Amino acid sequence: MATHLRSAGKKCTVIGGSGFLGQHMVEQLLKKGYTVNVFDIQKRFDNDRVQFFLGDLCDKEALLPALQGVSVAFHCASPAPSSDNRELFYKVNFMGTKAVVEACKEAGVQKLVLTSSASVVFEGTDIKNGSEDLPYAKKPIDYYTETKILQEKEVLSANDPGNNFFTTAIRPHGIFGPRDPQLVPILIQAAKSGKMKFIIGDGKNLVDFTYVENVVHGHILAAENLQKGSALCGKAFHITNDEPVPFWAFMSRILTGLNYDPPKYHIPYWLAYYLALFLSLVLWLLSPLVTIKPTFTPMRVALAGTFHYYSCERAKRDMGYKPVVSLDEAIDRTLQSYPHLRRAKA
Ligand SMILES: NC(=O)C1=CN([C@@H]2O[C@H](COP(=O)(O)OP(=O)(O)OC[C@H]3O[C@@H](n4cnc5c(N)ncnc54)[C@H](OP(=O)(O)O)[C@@H]3O)[C@@H](O)[C@H]2O)C=CC1
Ligand SMILES: CC(C)=CCC[C@@H](C)[C@H]1CC[C@H]2C3=C(CC[C@]12C)[C@@]1(C)CCC(=O)C[C@@H]1CC3
Repeated sequence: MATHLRSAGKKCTVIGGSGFLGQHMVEQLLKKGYTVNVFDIQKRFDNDRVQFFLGDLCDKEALLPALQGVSVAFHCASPAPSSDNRELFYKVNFMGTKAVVEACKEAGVQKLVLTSSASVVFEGTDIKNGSEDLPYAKKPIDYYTETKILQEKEVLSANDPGNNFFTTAIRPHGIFGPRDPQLVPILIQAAKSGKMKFIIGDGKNLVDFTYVENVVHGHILAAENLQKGSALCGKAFHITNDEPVPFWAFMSRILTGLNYDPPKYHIPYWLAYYLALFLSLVLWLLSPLVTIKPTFTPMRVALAGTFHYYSCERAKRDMGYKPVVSLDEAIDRTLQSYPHLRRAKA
C-alpha cells in the first residue's frame, strides 16, 4: 500500500519533537499527511499545523493529554550526551521512559517507536558490520549509553500484542544534518581553538554517520510496519547510511568544506586514550573549584579511533528500509546549512 494512503488519518506524538531529530521527524511526518503533536520540555519552533504540549516526560500526568487519540508515539527525547549528568540520564532515559510506556498504555496508544542508539553494543573496541544480535555492552562507554541500554530494554520488553500495544527501537549512529547542535558545531569549535591537528590512530577506521532524513525515514517505516505478528515487535533495528566511511575522512570533509584545515599529524590511539583519561581525572579533581568541559573525552577518543559500523540488513528485510539520501548528498546539504560556521577565506 502506498505510504500516503497508509498514513492517511494517522495521528502521532513526537516526544522530544523540539530537538534536532525531533524537528526533522515533525517535518517529514507532516509531509506524509500525519497529524502531529509535539511533547517536549521546551518549544523551539512555531508551526500552526503542530499542537505543542510542554512538560517533563518523567511526569506521566503531563504526558497523557499529548497522547490522547494518538495511534503512534515516537520517543526521541534525551538529555544531550555532553551534559554528562548521571542523575539526569537515569531520571529521564530510564525512569522517564517507564513513564512514557505507562502513559502510552493508559492513553490507548497502539505503537511506540523508541530512538535508541547503535552505541548500546559498543564497548570502545572495533565493531565491523555489527548486527542487532550483538549483546548489549557490559561496559558501556559512558553513563548516557548505560541509560540508553536500560531505556531500550524497557521499551522492547513492553511489547504486548495481547493488549494491542506494539513497541520497536531504532538504533541510529552518528546522526548529522542541518540544525544538528552536536557533531558539526563541536568539530568547528575544536578546529577554531586549534585542537583538530591530530588523527587518532592510522585514520583507516570505518564508522557510520547517518543523515538525519534517513534516520527519520527509518522511524516512519518502523511505525508503518509495526503491527500484530510483524517481525518488528519487541525488536531493535540499526538505521545507517549503509556507507561506512573512515572517521577522519568524514571529519576532514566537513572541515575543508567549511574552510578549515584537516588534521594531518597522527597520534597513537592508546596515547590519545590515556591522555584523555588523565585529563578527565584532573578535571574531576578540579571540579569543586572550576567546571571545564574537555573536547577530547575518553568516550570521544574511542568513537574517533575505532571501527564501529553496523549492518542495516534487518531493517532492509523487515521494513523495506533503504537510505533515501546518499552520504555525498548528505554532506553537501549539511555544509550548505551552516553558513555561519564557514571560515572566511584569508
Ligand atoms: N545525535 C546523535 O548522533 C544520536 C542521537 N541518538 C538519540 O536520538 C534522540 C534524539 O537526539 P537529538 O535529536 O540529537 O537530541 P536533542 O537534544 O536535539 O533533542 C532531544 C529533545 O528532548 C528534549 N528533552 C530532554 N529531556 C526531556 C524531558 N525530561 N522531557 C521532555 N523533553 C526532554 C530536549 O530538550 P533540551 O534540549 O532542553 O534538553 C530536546 O528538545 C535521542 O534519544 C538520542 O539519544 C541516537 C544515536 C545518535
Ligand atoms: C574527535 C572530535 C572532537 C570529533 C568531533 C565530533 C564528535 C563531537 C562526534 C563524532 C561522533 C559523534 C557521536 C555522538 C556525538 C557526537 C560525536 C562524538 C554520539 C555519542 C551521540 C549520541 C549517541 O547515541 C551516539 C553517538 C555516536 C557518535
